[in-house]
Amino acid sequence: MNILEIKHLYKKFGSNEVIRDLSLSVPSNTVFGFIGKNGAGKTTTMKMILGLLKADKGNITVAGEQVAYGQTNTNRFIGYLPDVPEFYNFMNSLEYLKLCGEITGMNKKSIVARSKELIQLVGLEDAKKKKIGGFSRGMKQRLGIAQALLNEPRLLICDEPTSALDPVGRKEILDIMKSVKDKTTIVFSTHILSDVERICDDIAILKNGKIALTGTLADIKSKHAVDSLRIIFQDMMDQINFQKYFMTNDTVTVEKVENNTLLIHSSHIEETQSSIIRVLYETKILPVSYELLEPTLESLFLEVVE
Ligand SMILES: Nc1ncnc2c1ncn2[C@@H]1O[C@H](COP(=O)(O)OP(=O)(O)OP(=O)(O)O)[C@@H](O)[C@H]1O
Repeated sequence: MNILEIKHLYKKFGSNEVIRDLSLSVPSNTVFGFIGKNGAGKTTTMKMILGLLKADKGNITVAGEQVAYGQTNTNRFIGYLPDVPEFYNFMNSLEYLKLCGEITGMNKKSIVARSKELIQLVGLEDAKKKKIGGFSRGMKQRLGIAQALLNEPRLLICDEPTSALDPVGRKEILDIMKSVKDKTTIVFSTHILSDVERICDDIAILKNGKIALTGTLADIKSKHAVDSLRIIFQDMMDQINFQKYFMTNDTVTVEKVENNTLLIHSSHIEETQSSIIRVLYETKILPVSYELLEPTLESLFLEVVE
């Protein structure tokens, strides 16, 4: 079953058509990467899923129930971590979680039990009595996730949870997301593609207000990503000679990345390797190194959005 379904969604601000016929399905129990450049409309879409922003047209369902603007019914299924979470700096994390639990109508006993569990899960055990005002960005983001998970949501929506963090902070957040994926579906928006590659099962790439590409990460990479080869030559003469004899076509491009180094991109890598080896043999050029590079999501993303 799909925990989230979006059909033919539209939203404009004045004359700025941000979302234009966006359709999207998020299968249950996945980590779903919602990818797009800055300003692509990720936050706008998330706010419509939460019923915080009115769509001009289209339909959104969460756990099979229709989302209505201004109503919070479907939000009982959702935990939300905004891009810049706001806290009361004078509180400590336990006081903050207690307040959030009370607002959402949880009973006292569950608030205490759940807060304790979550503080441990997000690694704030040692800082649970410390005032939030003294927290680092990473600690605040971890507390934000704890708050979003408080009422055991079926869908956890995180808006750019790792964007402002250093590599250690990012890893901590990704590890937390990975550890809860059996219990909740996670949709997280980002433009950091290495994060997506680390934890996502499924992805959707947002471009020009609609989904340009969606599916499982593995499928997309195997079907769309272009393989690359890096050849480092002994000197510039070898590199120039190689380029003189090596024929490019629609499926093969050559990029000079630095002195004596070429990147060759190809959608038919085996054929291309044969031609490279033939040219190297015929020209008697012996490269310093010859390396097949794994297709990355980054190269695919650039191809889709550029
Ligand atoms: N309330 C608003 N009024 C007018 N324009 C808005 C409003 N909210 C968003 N926009 C515009 O909509 C576009 C998409 O913004 P949005 O914040 O959804 O993008 P995003 O993909 O989340 O970007 P980022 O990665 O920078 O957060 C931007 O051009 C933004 O300026």
